[in-house]
Amino acid sequence: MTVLECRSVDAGYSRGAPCVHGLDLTVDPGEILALLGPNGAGKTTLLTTLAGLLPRLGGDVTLAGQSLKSGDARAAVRAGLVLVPDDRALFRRLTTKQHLHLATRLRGRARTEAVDGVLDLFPSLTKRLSVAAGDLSGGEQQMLAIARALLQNPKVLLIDELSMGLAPIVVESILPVLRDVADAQRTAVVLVEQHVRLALDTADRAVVLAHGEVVLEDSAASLATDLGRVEAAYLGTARV
Ligand SMILES: Nc1ncnc2c1ncn2[C@@H]1O[C@H](COP(=O)(O)OP(=O)(O)OP(=O)(O)O)[C@@H](O)[C@H]1O
Repeated sequence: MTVLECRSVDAGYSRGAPCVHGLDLTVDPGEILALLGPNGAGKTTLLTTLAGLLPRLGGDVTLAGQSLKSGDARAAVRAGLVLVPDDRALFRRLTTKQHLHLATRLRGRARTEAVDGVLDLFPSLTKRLSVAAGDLSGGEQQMLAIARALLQNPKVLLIDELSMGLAPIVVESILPVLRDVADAQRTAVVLVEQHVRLALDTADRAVVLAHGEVVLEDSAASLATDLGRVEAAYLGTARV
């Protein structure tokens, strides 16, 4: 069963020159897909387009069988597709608690329970509830961005550059949480990550994008035992 399906998706900033071309991609519930590729490959452009923040230049996207309208970010979130962008998009002056409360439409006891649920995933945030997001560490900010996204009950969570600005040890503490969420809640995760080894250790499957096209796709376990294939895909010498 597939939760996210992209068919012949073109994405980019001008209709005449898409930087992602004819992309086909599927993701299953509970699956973590690592979206890898060199700088400029089109990973951010693709995630931003799927999230409806950029109009799609072509192709179809369905989420749990429902067609997603191009360029409609609210509809994407309502349908269950939530993006954690690479800049994390936090409000510097709002506290951790304010971010979490604003992320859910629930009120009263239901809200407290939902917030407690995500704090169980990231217990270190519990001590930082009254701290402004701008004063959190980079790792705490990333945890907050993910916690906020999870409060929107995504069917598909898109995470761009999880490790941006973070020490590998911090990334290593966040990745198992994503694995748990995928396994326990059947949330699908599309993970853009520069640390190929860390991504492959967590993901079920990986896709390498280069020049806006899929140049390699395989199980993460198989690619982890042959990193030369991933390297060749980055260098543009691989065949799918
Ligand atoms: N706002 C923009 N306007 C025009 N072109 C852009 C814009 N943002 C990115 N691009 C171009 O789109 C192409 C794909 O960039 P994108 O950021 O999606 O790649 P990426 O795989 O996410 O790379 P990185 O890992 O460096 O972020 C690149 O050629 C880039 O220069």
